[in-house]
Amino acid sequence: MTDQLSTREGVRDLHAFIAGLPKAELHVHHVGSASPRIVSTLAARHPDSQVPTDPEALADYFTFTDFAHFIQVYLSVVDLIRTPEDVRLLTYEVARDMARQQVRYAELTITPWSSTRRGIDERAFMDAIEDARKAAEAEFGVVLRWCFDIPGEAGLEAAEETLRLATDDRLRPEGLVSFGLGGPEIGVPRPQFKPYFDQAIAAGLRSVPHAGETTGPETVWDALNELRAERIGHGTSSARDPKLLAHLAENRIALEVCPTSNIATRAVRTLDEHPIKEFTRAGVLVTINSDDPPMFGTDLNNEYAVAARLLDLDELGLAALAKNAVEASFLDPAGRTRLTEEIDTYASAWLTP
Ligand SMILES: Nc1ncnc2c1ncn2[C@@H]1O[C@H](CCC(=O)c2cccc(C(=O)O)c2)[C@@H](O)[C@H]1O
Ligand SMILES: [Zn+2]
Repeated sequence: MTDQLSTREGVRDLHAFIAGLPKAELHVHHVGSASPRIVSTLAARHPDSQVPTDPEALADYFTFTDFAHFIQVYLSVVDLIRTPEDVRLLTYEVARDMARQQVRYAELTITPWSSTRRGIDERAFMDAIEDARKAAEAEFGVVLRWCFDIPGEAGLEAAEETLRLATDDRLRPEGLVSFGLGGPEIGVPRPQFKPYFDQAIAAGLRSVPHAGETTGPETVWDALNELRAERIGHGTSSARDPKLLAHLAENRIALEVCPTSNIATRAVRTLDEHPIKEFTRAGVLVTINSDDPPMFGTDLNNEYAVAARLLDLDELGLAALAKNAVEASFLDPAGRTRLTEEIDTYASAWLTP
């Protein structure tokens, strides 16, 4: 940041710039985006749940001791989604929250297996997300696309089922663009999922597994070599392997960086120790994302503000980050051009006195 921008006024201006900046988000989970407002509505529908409804109690509830604890709490929120109407409400309200932050395009990671195994009819599930997607685009101007992910810890049966839900022509939703892999990495080696990714890719889906969030760079190599990843979810530990950084940079394989998430799940100790600067220094295509924003007490705008501080960015640097997400997205070429131009127009207007 320049001297002027490091003044309090400058920082405030930068926040205002971020708030109005048109953005794309590539790494954000469906259930993990349930705001206190949405959680309260769902909890009121299902009063037997143990999830607190009071916002202050929720903040405590969303304080995690480690990654395993995070997944445990995450699954208690998954348990609040019991009917197709819950699925629709969650999806539609998440889009409303995105629109408030000037998010124009988002690839939302959904774990359909978690819902179908809880008894939600698979056809009704697909209809609910698609109905919400269309309404969100018409009413909020947010274009949503889906990434269906395998919950890794649940094993190959969940992988098989996720693949079926993603590729069966009678079920596959129109908005589906990619296939992912989430959950814990420790004790869940990536190569076992190769056959499922091969089939998903053959069916036209893009490969975007989480890797290197809680384990080392070898997991990122596995995601690239075995799962043919086109982007990496987190990829935090890539910083420990210069050859890997060079490979990511050379092949324009983007990292979906989620700084606050990495602190909340204790994957990284402090924000100042976050390797994002090493990524950009190595020429890696960095995108900024919020992962599970209300659970981590953040939102996409705050993640851009964090990135501005860690990378010492001004308005043009922030606009460049926003354009990285468009470049790494699975938007069609016309949509990509439109959003890139919108970002440029916004930045020029802001910077013109
Ligand atoms: N930062 C994250 N990093 C990784 N993943 C994250 C992150 N945030 C959210 N997730 C989500 O958590 C899910 C994992 C859920 C899971 O493993 C599981 C295991 C056993 C039973 C069930 C069930 O539903 O009964 C689910 C992933 O699929 C992913 O979409
Ligand atoms: Zn994630």
